Amino acid sequence: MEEEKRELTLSSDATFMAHGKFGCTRSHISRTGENKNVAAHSLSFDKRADNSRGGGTVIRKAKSLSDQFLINIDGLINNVAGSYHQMDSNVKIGSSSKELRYSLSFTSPASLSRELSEVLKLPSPKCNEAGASDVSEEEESDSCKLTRMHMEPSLPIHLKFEDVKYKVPEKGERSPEEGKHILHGITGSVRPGEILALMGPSGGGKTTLLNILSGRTKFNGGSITYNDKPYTKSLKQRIGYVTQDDVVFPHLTVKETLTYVALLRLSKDLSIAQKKERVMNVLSELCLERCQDTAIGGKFIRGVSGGERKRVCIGTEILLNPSLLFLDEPTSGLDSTTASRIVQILQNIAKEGKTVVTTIHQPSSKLFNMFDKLILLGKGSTLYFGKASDAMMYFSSIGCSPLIAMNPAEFLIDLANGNMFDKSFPSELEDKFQCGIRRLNIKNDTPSPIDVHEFLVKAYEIRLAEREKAMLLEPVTIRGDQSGMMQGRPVVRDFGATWSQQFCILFMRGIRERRHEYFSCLRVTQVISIAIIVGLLWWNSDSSSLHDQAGLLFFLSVFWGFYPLFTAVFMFPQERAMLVKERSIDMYKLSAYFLAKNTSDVPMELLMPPVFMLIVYFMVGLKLQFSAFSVTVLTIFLSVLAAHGLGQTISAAFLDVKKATTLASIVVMTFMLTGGFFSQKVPRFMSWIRYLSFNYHTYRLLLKIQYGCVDSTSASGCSESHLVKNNSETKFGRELEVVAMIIMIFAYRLIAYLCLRRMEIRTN
Ligand SMILES: Nc1ncnc2c1ncn2[C@@H]1O[C@H](COP(=O)(O)OP(=O)(O)OP(=O)(O)O)[C@@H](O)[C@H]1O
Repeated sequence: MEEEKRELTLSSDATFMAHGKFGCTRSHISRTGENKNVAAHSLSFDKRADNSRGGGTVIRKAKSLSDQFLINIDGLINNVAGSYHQMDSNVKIGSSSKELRYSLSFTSPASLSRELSEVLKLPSPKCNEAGASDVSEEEESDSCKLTRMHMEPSLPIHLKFEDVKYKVPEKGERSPEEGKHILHGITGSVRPGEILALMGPSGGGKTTLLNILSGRTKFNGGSITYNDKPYTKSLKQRIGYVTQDDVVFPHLTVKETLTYVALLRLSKDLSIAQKKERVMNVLSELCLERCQDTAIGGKFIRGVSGGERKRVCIGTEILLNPSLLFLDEPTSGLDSTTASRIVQILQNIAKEGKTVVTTIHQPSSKLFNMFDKLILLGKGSTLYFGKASDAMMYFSSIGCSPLIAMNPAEFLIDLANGNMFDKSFPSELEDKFQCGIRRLNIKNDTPSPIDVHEFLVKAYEIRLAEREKAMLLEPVTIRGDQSGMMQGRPVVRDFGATWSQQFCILFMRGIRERRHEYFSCLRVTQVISIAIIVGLLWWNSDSSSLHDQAGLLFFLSVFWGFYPLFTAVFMFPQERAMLVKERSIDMYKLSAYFLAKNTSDVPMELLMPPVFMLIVYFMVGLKLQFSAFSVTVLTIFLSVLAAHGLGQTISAAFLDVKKATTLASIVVMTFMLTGGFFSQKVPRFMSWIRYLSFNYHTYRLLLKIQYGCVDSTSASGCSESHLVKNNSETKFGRELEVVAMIIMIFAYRLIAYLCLRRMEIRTN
């Protein structure tokens, strides 16, 4: 049959190499607009292949020369591979690489480095004019195009790490020698202007390595240097870290989020107007202008999209112009277009001379080619470190290639998982498999994952590890004026705002973040409904039914004790992640945060009691005097403040909602039972608890306000009741209760503050 050849122009980033029936020729095309020579590959293939897939075109877009780069490589590969399978069903999957009649690999020979070729003893690539990956033509989901960033120059940081080990103690093990090894000596480096991707299966150690490199976690062995100097605290300000979970306030808008970060973190030397201008620049650089006034959103409220939220998180870091940016799975959960937008942002950041390190799960082939360097981790060991574009060629050189069309990232993750299904494997592995001396994966007729892992680790150590270690010895040169920044100079905490400015900013942020909660319809309806029910239950009760009225007063002390207590219990656990993150980067002083939190939350706590009391007081027929009403409301205020303080203490002590609510319910019951209404004859050894109970003090105050029983000899009718008698046995007026409540208000808060300080020490 006469062979009809069709030429397809492929992106230089992903080259399809077919050996065997497919012929492969190369040509160069000049990229319009950027004068970049890009190695393109003209793939000729048998017409049967084309026919077998019904002649469907694999080129999705090719309107102009520049559009020729928009070929969907995955689609193309799938189509061609599909054709191949129909055409030739004799492929021996699982046979040794020598026997393979056909193998596929996706790499960029054009960009394959000469050094690697030499190390691997492969023929040197003829084309070395690889174009940098380019996604400028990516399909944008909105009209905004990501533009090049305009970041101020910062100290370029060359990060090197050699033989980094990490282990964690296992339960019951006391010796420091013992423990579970998480990282087994990882080596690598990344220069300013480069993106290093950490890839590997779940649990491979990516996040652990990222945390260690960013100075967040201490490691157990090896060395990490930043421009050939070890980590110092002064580096903290040069490092940005975007966590996997988006740590943001859901009720703040995008612009508010960035503005508060800018006000708190940007240098004191900048004016507020300049800080706001910086926010606007970041908003436009990250294409967030359109949603700048939308709430971020969270689990329970709708907000911006996942990709936008991730960009906000990146924005909060790049506002500070970091030299080193770490990102933990910035693309997880995002569709491919949004993910490539995020990676394009990372490329733009790297182009500004920053060093970018990111973990990534399973990028598309397009994304994969956007990374400069790659570390493939498997069970805490390095399976590959080098140029991302060389990875496929390296694995091909050790005998591991995909037998069917496969995204390179998918192939690499499969390898790291030890899954050799649909992949060729070298004779060493095959021997083990055939002789049956090692574990077999009977189901798939492939070597076992353990054998594959051992083989890959050994192959890396033999072929690449020594070379990479040798390269780390090359000294880094930095400009003289910047070298001082890396010395171990005494660290002066540089807060972006003064203490009073921090307080004001955090106060405003607290009000904006929590206003929805305090003014929510549900909360207002709840309080008003309870007020009306209480009013109806005690409707027009008079002092002749003293027991009833005492019950009402006790209920008031209980309700306005426990309601604010349970509100406060959620206070710090809810903000824990944010607090840890912001404190770890010295964004503000803890005292400023704590005071701002109290001053922003407490006034809102005091809004509802007067409304409640207005309804109840006149419905139930308590003393109809303005002074009595006012003092009753003030008493309730004291109760609210003391209970809120106790709630803060419990909240700060545990920083965990479950534990805090459990303890709070025990405390609530104890205080209620010792409050003086249910039990009057409490055994002496237990009676001291009542003095800690704000219920007890509030109840006594309310009784005194209503019945004037300042001492037991008072004959205003109240002495008839044993309830009141037992609660008015003191010689003092209301002073004792008031003083006790004021002490509680401050003491509980002081304990809460100290608990938060302790947390800070633990997380350091
Ligand atoms: N403090 C710790 N105590 C016990 N095990 C730990 C600790 N930190 C990490 N590990 C273990 O180390 C391994 C690597 O964890 P790590 O979070 O780094 O993986 P990962 O590659 O980032 O995974 P994923 O992609 O799922 O986030 C996991 O098996 C994890 O359970």
